[in-house]
Amino acid sequence: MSEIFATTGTIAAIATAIVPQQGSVGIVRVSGSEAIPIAKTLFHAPGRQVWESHRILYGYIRHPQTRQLVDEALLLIMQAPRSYTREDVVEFHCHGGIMAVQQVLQLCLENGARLAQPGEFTLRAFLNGRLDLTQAESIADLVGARSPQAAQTALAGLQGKLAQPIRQLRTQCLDILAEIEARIDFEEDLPPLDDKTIISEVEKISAEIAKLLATAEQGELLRTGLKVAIVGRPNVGKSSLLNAWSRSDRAIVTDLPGTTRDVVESQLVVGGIPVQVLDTAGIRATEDQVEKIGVERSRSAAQAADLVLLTIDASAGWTTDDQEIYAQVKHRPLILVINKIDLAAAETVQYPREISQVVKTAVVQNQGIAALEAAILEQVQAGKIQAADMDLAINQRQAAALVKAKTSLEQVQTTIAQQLPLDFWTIDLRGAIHALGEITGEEVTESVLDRIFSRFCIGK
Ligand SMILES: Nc1nc2c(c(=O)[nH]1)N(C=O)[C@@H](CNc1ccc(C(=O)N[C@@H](CCC(=O)O)C(=O)O)cc1)CN2
Ligand SMILES: Nc1nc2c(ncn2[C@@H]2O[C@H](COP(=O)(O)OP(=O)(O)OP(=O)(O)O)[C@@H](O)[C@H]2O)c(=O)[nH]1
Ligand SMILES: [Mg+2]
Repeated sequence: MSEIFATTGTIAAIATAIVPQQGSVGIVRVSGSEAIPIAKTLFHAPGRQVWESHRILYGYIRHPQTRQLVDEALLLIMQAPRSYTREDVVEFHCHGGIMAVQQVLQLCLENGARLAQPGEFTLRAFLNGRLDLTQAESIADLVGARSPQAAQTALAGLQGKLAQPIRQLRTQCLDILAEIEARIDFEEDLPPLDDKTIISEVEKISAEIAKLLATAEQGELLRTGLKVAIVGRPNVGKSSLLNAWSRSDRAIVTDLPGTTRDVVESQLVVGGIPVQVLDTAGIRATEDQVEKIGVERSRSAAQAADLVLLTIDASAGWTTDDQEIYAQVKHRPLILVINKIDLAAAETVQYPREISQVVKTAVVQNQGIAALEAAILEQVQAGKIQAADMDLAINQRQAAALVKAKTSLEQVQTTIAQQLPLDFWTIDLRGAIHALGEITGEEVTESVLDRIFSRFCIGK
C-alpha cells in the first residue's frame, strides 16, 4: 500500500460533521489495536459498568495527566472483527459543536493514534474483506447523496446489488476459461470444444454488460445532478422563477431592472435528480461597475451550466436584446421560458423556430413550474428516473472497466471466428476477467484505491 494508506497503526478522526450549524452530538472514532487501550486511558465509567463489545458505557473523558474534565460522554466499544473496519473500534459520543470532539481527538492522537486520512476507515473495511470496492464507492455516494433517489441507489449498491451481477459475470468467464485451458492441457482426453456454445455464452455475457453500461448515464445524473442556469434580460422574472420553483424568498425581487447582482443558488430535486439552480443577473450593457461584474458572472454561469433556461417576458415579445443573449447561449442545451403569460398571450411571441423546447409560465402565480420540470426531464431523457426503482447505477470508473471487459469479449469472438489457436482465446478472456475484477476489487492497483478513497470525507 501507498504511504498515505499505511494499513497498520491506530487511526482516529472526528466522524461527524464540523459545521457552523453545530450538531447536538459529535463522534470521535478510533480503529486499530490501540483503540481499546486509548479508551481505557481517557474514559471513566462510574459504577459497575462492563467493558464489553457492543455495549454503551456512560461516563467522563478526562485528560490522563491533569485529570481535567473534557466531556461527559458515551463510549461505544466494538471488538474485532465485529466492527466497521473489522479491527477494534471505539467511538466517543461527545457533546456537539467543535470543542469537545477536537479535544478528545487531540487526546487520542497524544495517546497512540494518528489522524486518519479521508476514507481510511472504509479502506480498512475493504482491505479486511468486509466490503468490496463497489460497496465502498456506494458509501461515498450515500454520504454525498442530494436526493432521496440517489440515496436509495447508493444503498442498493451497499447491499451488493452491483457487486453480485459483476461477480457472476466474472465467474462465467472463469468457467469458460477453464474449459478452454483444459483443452490446451489435455487435448486428447476430452471431447472437442463446441465453438458455437462458447460464442453464444460470450455473447450472453456481453449483453449483460451492455445492460449494466446503460445505467451509467442515470447513475451520473443521480450522483452529480444537474446545473441549471436561469438567464435573460433584466426584469423578465428570473429571480421570481427561482423563488416560485424553490418555494422560498431566496432571491430579491423588485420591479427595478438590474436587481440581481450576483449568482444566487438553490438546491432542488427534480424527478429524483439533484438540481442546482442558478439565478443570474439580467444581461445588458451597463456602465455600473458592480452590475458589469454581475453580467460577466451570468455569462460564465450560462456556459458552465448543463442546461440554460433562457427567460423572456411575454408582454415585451422577442426583443433584440433577447436575440443577442440567445446568440450567446444557443450552442448550449436550452429551454425557452416565456414568462408573464398573465400579461400577454405566449402565442404572440415571435421566437426563433429552431428552439424546440418552450415552456410558458406566469411564475408570480406559480403557473408553469410543473411544465418546466417536465421539460427538463425530457431534455435529459431521464423521465424514467422518477420511478424510484433505479436500484442499480454504475459510476464512471465502473463503466470504463465494463467497456474494457466488453471490448475484450468482442475480441474473443473475433478470435474464435478466425479459428486462431486456443491460446489466443484465453488471452482476451483473461483481459475481460481482469477488467471485471477491477470493478469489485479482486484485482486492483494501489493508484486506483488511492483515487477512490481519497474522495471520501475525513472520518469515513
Ligand atoms: N455511531 C455510528 N453510527 C453509524 C456508523 C458507525 O460506524 N458508527 N456507520 C458506519 O459507517 C454506519 C453503520 N454501519 C455499520 C456497518 C457495520 C458495522 C459493524 O460493526 N459490522 C460488523 C459486525 C456486525 C455484527 O455485529 O454482526 C461486521 O460486519 O463484521 C457497524 C456499523 C452508520 N451509522
Ligand atoms: N405579471 C407578472 N409579473 C411578473 C412575473 N414574474 C415576475 N414578475 C415581476 O417582474 C418584476 C421583475 O421580477 P424579477 O424576478 O426581479 O426579475 P429578474 O429577471 O430577476 O430581474 P433582474 O434581477 O433585474 O435581472 C417583478 O416586479 C416581478 O414581480 C409574472 O409571471 N407575471
Ligand atoms: Mg433577478
